[in-house]
Amino acid sequence: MSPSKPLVFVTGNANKLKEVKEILSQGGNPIEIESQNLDIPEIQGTTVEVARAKCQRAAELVGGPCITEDTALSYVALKGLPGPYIKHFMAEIGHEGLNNLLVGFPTKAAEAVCTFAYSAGPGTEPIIFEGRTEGTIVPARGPKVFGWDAVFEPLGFNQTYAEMPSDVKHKISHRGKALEKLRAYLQSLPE
Ligand SMILES: O=P(O)(O)OP(=O)(O)OP(=O)(O)OC[C@H]1O[C@@H](n2cnc3c(O)ncnc32)[C@H](O)[C@@H]1O
Ligand SMILES: [Mg+2]
Repeated sequence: MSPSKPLVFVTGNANKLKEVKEILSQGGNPIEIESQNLDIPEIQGTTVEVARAKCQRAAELVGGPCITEDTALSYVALKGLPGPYIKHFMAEIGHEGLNNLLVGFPTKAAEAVCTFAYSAGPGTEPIIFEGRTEGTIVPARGPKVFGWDAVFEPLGFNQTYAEMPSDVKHKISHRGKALEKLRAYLQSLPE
């Protein structure tokens, strides 16, 4: 991929965009991102099905190569739900509701799943890059700035995503792991 041409990231989420720019600008080979805020309908299905359909539509609208990203929060006790539907759960029931869903269940374990999709252009099959981070759903701690960050405590840490400095979150996050794979792929493309 030519370093002179920024990669188009189609998203309506300013916090995602900020993190993606931070992560991809780090390291030896920074990748420049240009964003387009397009409202793309999301289908129902697995995280990969949702990501693939969204990226295909985004590439048609952009008329060229682009990336999209879908984030899911999957509860072990609920066999993977809310999963890709977390945005609607978050909007309707908030941080407290995300905890209350698990009342009566012995495990509060959850997995944050980030699915990036890259399309080389309209009509091409998107390529998927996935990152997963295991954690626990806890009563909200830290600033309530980004989605469900305040209720997700990654495994092996005593801070929630919201309490961590952003560089620590990026090193272990679902998004950081998925972007590591996307970065390696982009760097393998011929210029
Ligand atoms: O336009 P797109 O990119 O789809 O942006 P979106 O906000 O609709 O995002 P999703 O469909 O992927 O829904 C994911 C939900 O999870 C939230 N979210 C995503 N990444 C997160 C993170 O790292 N920490 C906390 N919340 C996150 C986000 O705010 C949404 O409510
Ligand atoms: Mg969305």
